[in-house]
Amino acid sequence: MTDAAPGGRSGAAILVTDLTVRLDGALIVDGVDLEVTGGEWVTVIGPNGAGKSTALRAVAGLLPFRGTVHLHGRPVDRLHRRDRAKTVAVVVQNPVVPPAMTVFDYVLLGRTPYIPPLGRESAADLAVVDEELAALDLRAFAGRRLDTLSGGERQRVFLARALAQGAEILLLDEPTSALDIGHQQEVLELVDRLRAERSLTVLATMHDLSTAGEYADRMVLLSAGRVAAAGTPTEVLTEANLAEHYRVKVRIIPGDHGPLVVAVRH
Ligand SMILES: Nc1ncnc2c1ncn2[C@@H]1O[C@H](COP(=O)(O)OP(=O)(O)OP(=O)(O)O)[C@@H](O)[C@H]1O
Repeated sequence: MTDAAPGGRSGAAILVTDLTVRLDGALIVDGVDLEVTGGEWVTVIGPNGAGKSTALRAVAGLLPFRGTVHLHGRPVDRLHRRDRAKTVAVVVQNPVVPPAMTVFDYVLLGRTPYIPPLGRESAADLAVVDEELAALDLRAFAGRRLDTLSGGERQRVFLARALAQGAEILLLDEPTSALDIGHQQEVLELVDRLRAERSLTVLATMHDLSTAGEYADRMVLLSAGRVAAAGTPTEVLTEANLAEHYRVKVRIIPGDHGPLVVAVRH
């Protein structure tokens, strides 16, 4: 008998149906359908204001929405806060951080869902933090204040905190926006390696189209809150799609790991 819930472990890690989000009465995400298989990397692209961050926050259960979002078969809006945090970890754009907090203590925040109310972190929690710091080459920074780190170091710390949650689904909102080209590649390679090692499912938003296409298995082009195109990077990153939704003339050059997008003057 097969009675698996929608998007159960045998199926999608993320299953989104008719996702609709209004913010202060404005329709921001308008009937989005999306399915991400376990272990897959899907990147949402789209022009400024298309609704990418809003959609991602709704998938994370951080915003009220209409429609359904199932994470490993469970409706995100019915998950208890702790269970949700064990299921999905989010790295938002420019998170507000206590500047004087140390890297170690910040990454330890990722263990919050495992620490009993009024309880203290266990030796196992501390060990997880140490492991994540090692995995992201951050051990030397453990005692450093967050406000003394460079943009690239901070981004690795945000990732370490998310990974310390032990969630199989990772949502990344513009994970490389503050980084130079070398650190962009470093962070994305790291995510890709961890995805393979830990069978993580990645749903990201990104602006750099060529880089997005290099790492994503599939892409979704969001425009005015709706899915305008979805498929492999080669299917989505076309001159016609980008002209229509970004109002830009581009040239698409075949690359080793996907199409390379170059904007050209009119
Ligand atoms: N509280 C709000 N009330 C009304 N509109 C809002 C509210 N918050 C955000 N918006 C609008 O929602 C739209 C989508 O914002 P969102 O941040 O999701 O877009 P995005 O695709 O991630 O954009 P960007 O690429 O610029 O980061 C924007 O036009 C924004 O101004």
